[in-house]
Amino acid sequence: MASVPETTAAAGTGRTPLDTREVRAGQNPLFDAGEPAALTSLQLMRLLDTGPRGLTEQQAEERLVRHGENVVPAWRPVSWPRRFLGSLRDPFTTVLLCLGLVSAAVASWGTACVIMVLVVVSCVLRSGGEHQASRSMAALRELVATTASVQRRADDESSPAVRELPVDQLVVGDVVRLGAGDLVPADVRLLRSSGLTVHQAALTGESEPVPKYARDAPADGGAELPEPPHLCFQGSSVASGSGTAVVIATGADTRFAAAYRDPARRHTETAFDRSVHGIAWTLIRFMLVTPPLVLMANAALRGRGLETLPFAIAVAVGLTPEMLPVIVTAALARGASALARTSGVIVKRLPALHDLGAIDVLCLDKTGTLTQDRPVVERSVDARGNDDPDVLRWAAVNSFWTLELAELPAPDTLDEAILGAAGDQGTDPAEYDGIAALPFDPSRRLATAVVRRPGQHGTHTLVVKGATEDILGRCGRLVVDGAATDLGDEERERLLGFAAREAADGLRLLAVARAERPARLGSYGHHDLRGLTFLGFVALRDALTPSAGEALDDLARRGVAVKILTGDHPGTAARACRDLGLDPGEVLTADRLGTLTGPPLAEAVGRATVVARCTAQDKARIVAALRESGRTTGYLGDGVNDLPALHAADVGICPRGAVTVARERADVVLAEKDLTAIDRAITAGRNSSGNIAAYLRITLSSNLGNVIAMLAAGLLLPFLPMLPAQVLVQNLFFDAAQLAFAFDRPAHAALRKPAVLRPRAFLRYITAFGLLNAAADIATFAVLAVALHTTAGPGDPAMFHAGWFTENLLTQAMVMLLLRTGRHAAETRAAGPVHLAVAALAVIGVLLPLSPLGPTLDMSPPPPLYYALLAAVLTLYGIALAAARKRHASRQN
Ligand SMILES: Nc1ncnc2c1ncn2[C@@H]1O[C@H](COP(=O)(O)OP(=O)(O)OP(=O)(O)O)[C@@H](O)[C@H]1O
Ligand SMILES: [Mg+2]
Repeated sequence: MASVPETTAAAGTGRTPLDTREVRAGQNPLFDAGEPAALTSLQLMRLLDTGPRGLTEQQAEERLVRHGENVVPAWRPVSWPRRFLGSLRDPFTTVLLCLGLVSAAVASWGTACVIMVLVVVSCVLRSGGEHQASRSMAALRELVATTASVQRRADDESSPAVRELPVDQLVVGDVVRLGAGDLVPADVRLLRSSGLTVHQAALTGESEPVPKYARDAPADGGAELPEPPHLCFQGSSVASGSGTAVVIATGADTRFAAAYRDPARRHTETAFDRSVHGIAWTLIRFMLVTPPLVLMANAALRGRGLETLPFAIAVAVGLTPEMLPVIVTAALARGASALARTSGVIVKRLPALHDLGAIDVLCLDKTGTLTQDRPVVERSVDARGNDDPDVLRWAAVNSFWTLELAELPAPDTLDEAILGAAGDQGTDPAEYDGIAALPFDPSRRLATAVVRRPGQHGTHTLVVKGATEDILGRCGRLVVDGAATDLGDEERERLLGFAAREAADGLRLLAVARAERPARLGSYGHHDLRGLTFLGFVALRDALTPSAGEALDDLARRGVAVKILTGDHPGTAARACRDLGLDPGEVLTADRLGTLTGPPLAEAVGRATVVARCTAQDKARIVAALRESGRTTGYLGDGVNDLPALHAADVGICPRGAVTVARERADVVLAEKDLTAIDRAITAGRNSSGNIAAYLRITLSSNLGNVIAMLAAGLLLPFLPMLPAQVLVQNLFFDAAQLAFAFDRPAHAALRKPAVLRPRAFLRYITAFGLLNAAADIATFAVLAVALHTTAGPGDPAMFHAGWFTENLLTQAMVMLLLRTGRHAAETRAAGPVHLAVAALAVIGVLLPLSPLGPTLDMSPPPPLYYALLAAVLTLYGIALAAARKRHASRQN
């Protein structure tokens, strides 16, 4: 079947992935000492011969040599011989092998040999192609490889330094820093953390992020919890906050490796599987019923016995598109490398290129896609809408300390803009003492800093900034003209209205609030954020990306619907769309969609262009619903809050600058967050899929026609219409010629719409053209009878076979030329690979029976009259083909 290197079976072992005991087999000292979760961090670090300052470079190097790289075994590259053996497991090959064995069993050695040649040739071509493709894919993936922030020392005396290291270089005992958007690079135990939450969907299937925090081995038996809160596992990702942790297991020892033998793909079924595999399986069923059908028909109508078996088998082989895997791999690999070369777009898994071509709805986030992600503070205002530098000052205190107190600060353009503007107005947030921080949490849409004002030792000031609705929901009072008063419902409505107006003007708005609390030693949590006092707004403007408007137009022209799924205010998003010429229509907010899922959700979203105030889970829910409703869905995003959606989409796309996990999880990585590049990637996908589809249509309709004609002729003639070896040889030539489709450039028409193969429409197509082909064959059959009767006397099988061999290859050449997707005369003129293949096929078809090779294949030259009549049949066939294709094309549009 058509599978390409990076497709793998759905993972899943049925066991709970977090069963600790599964990982004990490795050579990790920890697992002989007991549960890592049950030790105190000091005991643990002593056991791992490391310390809070990290390993020295030399220690790390020794460990790397001893324990190997931190690579999940299933992700190691596959060697060429293993690939060859793997390709033998392909269902088409299996069917061919079975047919070969049956032929050998009935001592039909010629047939058996030709089938074996077919199997070997297709497996060599395929595994060679896949090997090459996967090497170039690996090279491309290398360009976007994942790194981890590791703390190491040059030697025992030096102080530790944090540096970025490829994830595969990590060893047990390394001290790593984790920040929002990072991939947890190995199994780790937390030493410190701040507001850390982790997505473990890849491990537990649970979609909400779980809080993780450092703590010492619990006397309360916490180690036995299914999910010890102080352990984070490879395969999960940081949703918010940051932390410092020590690596306790790498590579094959991690829970991820133990739980999933084959974790590369997580989807049950991609668009690629749905179209190409679906069609392949239909064909295999066809092939399996063909031999018994031929045998039965011959036995019933002609009284022939088992001697027709080799012929029946040859007919079934003739139906097999054995070059399908080769063509699929070659077409996709060529497309992917061209895309990387010309547009800097990296397709990390080959089938994703096909899926790109099939995308009919593309979901985007707003920042950096429609806008430039270079916000500038426009103004800061109080609750009355009057300019107030104090609000900006508090926002800056919040930005400064949330970044300063993070273990690994996540860069954030809004915070940078606020700090820049506050610096310009002379604010120095470092005047305050930072006590604690709750970093920005995309699902709560707020960030909190707890500070102590100079001279106020008994008081902690909580400074909170975030989305207007979320902040107002936590405020009980507001400051007006320097004095705090109660915040009533009316005032709340007024502030929401003000925010909506500012948003409609295209501004991004952050609300700022504050609360004073008696100083305390304990930690702060979100439950402390109540009864705040509202201070005002900071309004920022993020300029639009100039090329976005044109790219949106192009996408619309290509039949791709665009949906903006954003965490921002509906007004800001709608304004951005409008300014770029995209009609936002009805603007939804995620809370209005409530708990809808599946078809009702897909329908609601189908009518809208913008869904605002989405959390990460909302984005994923919407993408999943669109997919379930049968739409091939792409998702472009770069933030932590885009991860679940990237995961849920058929094709996850992110820019190279995206957070680490996004880059790791995405199927396609763009050089920049640029809609124009997506447009080019989609075109490349449609190019490749168009070639695969053309191959399938042409091969299958032609093969089906042959089978029908052969069945009919077999029943009418006193001898077999073609010898098994002849069927196989002509099949071999046809297959070889078809390889040209991997290198073809499809017609413009094929690029106008999402490239999906709908199995039903497809089968209708091949039946119609197959019948037409059979009609031509049968006409030839009549013509042969006339020609042979007038010259050589009826019933000379060798001449008949030669005549039909020629006709078959010539009609196949014509089909190749005429059935490439709906191209116009102007497009056909340039000679391409398909033209060369067609010419070669025609020459072989005419000359082979006349050449010295003819007699070896039991063929003798037919009389000249035959060729004259054949020319007439082929002309009629060509006219009929062209007319049928035109009708088909007009019905398609
Ligand atoms: N650093 C921050 N501190 C406080 N609040 C923030 C911060 N960044 C964003 N917000 C708030 O959270 C809301 C959602 O922003 P976020 O960046 O998560 O949305 P998003 O889905 O990534 O948006 P986009 O589609 O524009 O990428 C913003 O409208 C803003 O109110
Ligand atoms: Mg974002």
